[in-house]
Amino acid sequence: MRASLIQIAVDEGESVNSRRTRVSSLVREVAEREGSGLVVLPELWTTGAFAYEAFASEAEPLEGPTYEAMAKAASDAGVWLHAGSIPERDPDGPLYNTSLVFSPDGQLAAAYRKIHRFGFDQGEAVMMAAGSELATVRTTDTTLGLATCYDLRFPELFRGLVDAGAEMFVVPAGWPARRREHWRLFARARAVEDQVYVLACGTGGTHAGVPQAGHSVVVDPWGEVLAEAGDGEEVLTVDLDPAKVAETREQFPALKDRLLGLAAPRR
Ligand SMILES: NC(=O)CCC(=O)C(=O)O
Repeated sequence: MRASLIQIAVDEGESVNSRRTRVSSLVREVAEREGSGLVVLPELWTTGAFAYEAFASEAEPLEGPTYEAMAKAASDAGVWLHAGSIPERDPDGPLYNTSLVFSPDGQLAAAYRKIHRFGFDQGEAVMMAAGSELATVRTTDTTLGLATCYDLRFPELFRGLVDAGAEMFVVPAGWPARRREHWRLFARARAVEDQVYVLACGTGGTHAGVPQAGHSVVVDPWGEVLAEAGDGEEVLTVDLDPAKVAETREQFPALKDRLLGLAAPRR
């Protein structure tokens, strides 16, 4: 199974429309050139994850222009496409940070509304509503577990995805450069503790004055980094062996030693 992560540079000066057109072509080009079956894009690549004012002004209904463009790119290229996330405006009003996954025939396979919102008392945390449902996608080769950026800090979400059958976590992100080491650490930690592949696709460049971490990374179920990007726009292509998940779990069966239902501490 071959996967390509497209680390998009979200620099100022490029409009949402032109970036959408550029990225649609890029998905087709990369899929064809690299021969990938799965292509992954980052979080909020239309606006940038820190351009807070653009969340409302560029919000789209689920089946809006980005959905249309990405469904078409997936079917033109004949690939599974994790199209990163969009600022979604629900018909009832709230905004969500919603990831979209399309099958090779351009059908929506999953829409995942980010559960943990970043920003504490500002930005996404106050402007967007929280999702409440885990999402997995059964592809031709494996089961993807979906999470978005700040979710990486919450291991219980990923355990939930493992319990739902995930063998490969796909994590689109817009992570800032100043916490790059956290990003690299969490990507490896989630792979090691859950014995899965992690495909973490971030943004490059600078937007809203925030230099992006870049460093998209692919980690195998033993915690080895298979590929890691630099700071700018870049494509990472890796060959993955989904059977390695079961092999790793058999050789080192730590997940079987989980102690569920631990008693509450005595008071
Ligand atoms: N877009 C995000 O979720 C940013 C997360 C982040 O900066 C962090 O966890 O640190």
